[in-house]
Amino acid sequence: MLTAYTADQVRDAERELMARVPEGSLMQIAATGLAAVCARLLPSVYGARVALLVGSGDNGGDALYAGARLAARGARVEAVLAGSRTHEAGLAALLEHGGRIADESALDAADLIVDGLVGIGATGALREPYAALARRAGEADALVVAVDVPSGVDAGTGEVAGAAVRAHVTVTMGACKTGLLVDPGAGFAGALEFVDIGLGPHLPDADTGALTGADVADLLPRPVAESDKYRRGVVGIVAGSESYTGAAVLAVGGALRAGAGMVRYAGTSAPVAQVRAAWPEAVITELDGPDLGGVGRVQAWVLGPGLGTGGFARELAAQVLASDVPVLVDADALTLAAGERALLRRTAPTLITPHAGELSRLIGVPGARIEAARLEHARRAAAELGVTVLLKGSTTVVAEEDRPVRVNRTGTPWLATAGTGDVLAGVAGALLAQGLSCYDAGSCAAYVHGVAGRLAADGVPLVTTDVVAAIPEAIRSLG
Ligand SMILES: NC(=O)C1=CN([C@@H]2O[C@H](COP(=O)(O)OP(=O)(O)OC[C@H]3O[C@@H](n4cnc5c(N)ncnc54)[C@H](OP(=O)(O)O)[C@@H]3O)[C@@H](O)[C@H]2O)[C@@H](O)CC1
Ligand SMILES: Nc1ncnc2c1ncn2[C@@H]1O[C@H](COP(=O)(O)OP(=O)(O)O)[C@@H](O)[C@H]1O
Ligand SMILES: [K+]
Repeated sequence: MLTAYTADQVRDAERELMARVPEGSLMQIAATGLAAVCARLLPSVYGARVALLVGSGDNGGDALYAGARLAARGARVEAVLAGSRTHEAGLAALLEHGGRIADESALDAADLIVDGLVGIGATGALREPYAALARRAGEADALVVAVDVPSGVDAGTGEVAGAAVRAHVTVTMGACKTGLLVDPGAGFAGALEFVDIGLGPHLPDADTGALTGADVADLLPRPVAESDKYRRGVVGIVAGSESYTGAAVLAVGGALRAGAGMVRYAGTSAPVAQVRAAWPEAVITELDGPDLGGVGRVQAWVLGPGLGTGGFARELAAQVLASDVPVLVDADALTLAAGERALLRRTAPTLITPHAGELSRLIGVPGARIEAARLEHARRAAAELGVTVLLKGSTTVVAEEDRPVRVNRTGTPWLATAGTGDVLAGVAGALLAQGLSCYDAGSCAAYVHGVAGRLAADGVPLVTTDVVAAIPEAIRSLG
């Protein structure tokens, strides 16, 4: 599990640690690690042109000391001093090893730019001249390495309020920051490198976490000798309609591929015909009216993809949500719930899987604001609605009250195509039926779905059925 922390959490931990170690030693460890990453990225340190963007705080100090180390190895290091003050000892070290102070044109000729404008001490959008320097760094041909966080990205949330440095690599000190994992910030961070400064014992419970492949492999249920199809988990799927048949096929496919012992599908004649043709494994109930009485027992439900929002759909939704088993609520069922919040008031666990537009209707916040501050709104929805929230999009996050938000690090923008959410719903529903909690089912499903998306796309456009087909390989790849 990768864990991440807010700026305040890291600052408090640093304060505790600093009280026990010689002054300045943490910065030396940080700068040594930073210089080592920079050296690895350069074909040759000797003769390389390195430009340092230096702000007024300790983030700039890290950059200056790292620059001094690179200068000592023969790099031509130039520092662009952006702040009203500069870390004096760091600057002295740089000058002593042959570095020099330069103006911003140093960025244009650099092989490597080190962004030490601001780190966890930043507040609000970057001010001038920092913002202009961040933009200029983005226009340069150089590799860009951010110190601790890309300047302009909020370390605690990933929000980007104005200009920000777009880094190829971010070298983060002491602990990963939440803002490096969540878009839009994650998109500015590039590859993450971690420098251990001994903060571990001083850190509180994590703010956010990201599952690794090994974590998901441990959490995914595997059949044992005594397993039978019922004990492996039966998932009921109420999805699709006369107008939207594909959603049913995709959700059933996701659930079957994610290892449900049995998938029971209930729908009207058109989606039933499609599901029957695509998935002979599915156990099907064709509905004449809005009554799920004949479907049989299930351990979890998936409700909503392509279901429609009329009276028939509302009746089915009410029956599913009145059940005493976990329910995954997606798509049209979320629209129904937005108009009738009481539908979500249940005693059994509920996992909702909105994209920003659907969450917007549920909590009355514009979609663009949700996209800009995904963590805040996923947390808020979980608290307000008393459910587990899987917020889809560029960074999928899973929020549940009193638990660190799980941030998904797999996936690809190629997944932004119709129907992929239906597959995700099927996968997560199958995991719920197999006994995983909403929190684990949601985060494992997002992980596997993201890997399947990457395998299916592999640099070219995918179609949603490719994602379903790639699920077995995605699960195999977990190790
Ligand atoms: N503590 C430790 O042991 C270790 C710390 N480490 C390192 O220190 C970093 C934290 O250093 P920090 O606390 O000095 O803050 P930092 O991020 O450099 O910037 C703060 C200054 O920036 C300015 N400023 C703020 N907002 C701004 C804005 N929007 N736009 C423009 N300017 C803005 C403001 O300056 P002012 O405006 O007052 O001139 C403020 O004073 C941390 O990220 C890590 O890299 C590592 O070495 C490990 C050991
Ligand atoms: N920019 C993006 N980057 C990565 N994944 C994305 C992006 N946009 C959408 N996705 C993923 O694609 C899927 C789309 O689901 P959804 O919005 O429900 O679409 P649909 O209703 O057509 O199935 C989700 O898993 C979502 O996380
Ligand atoms: K920085």
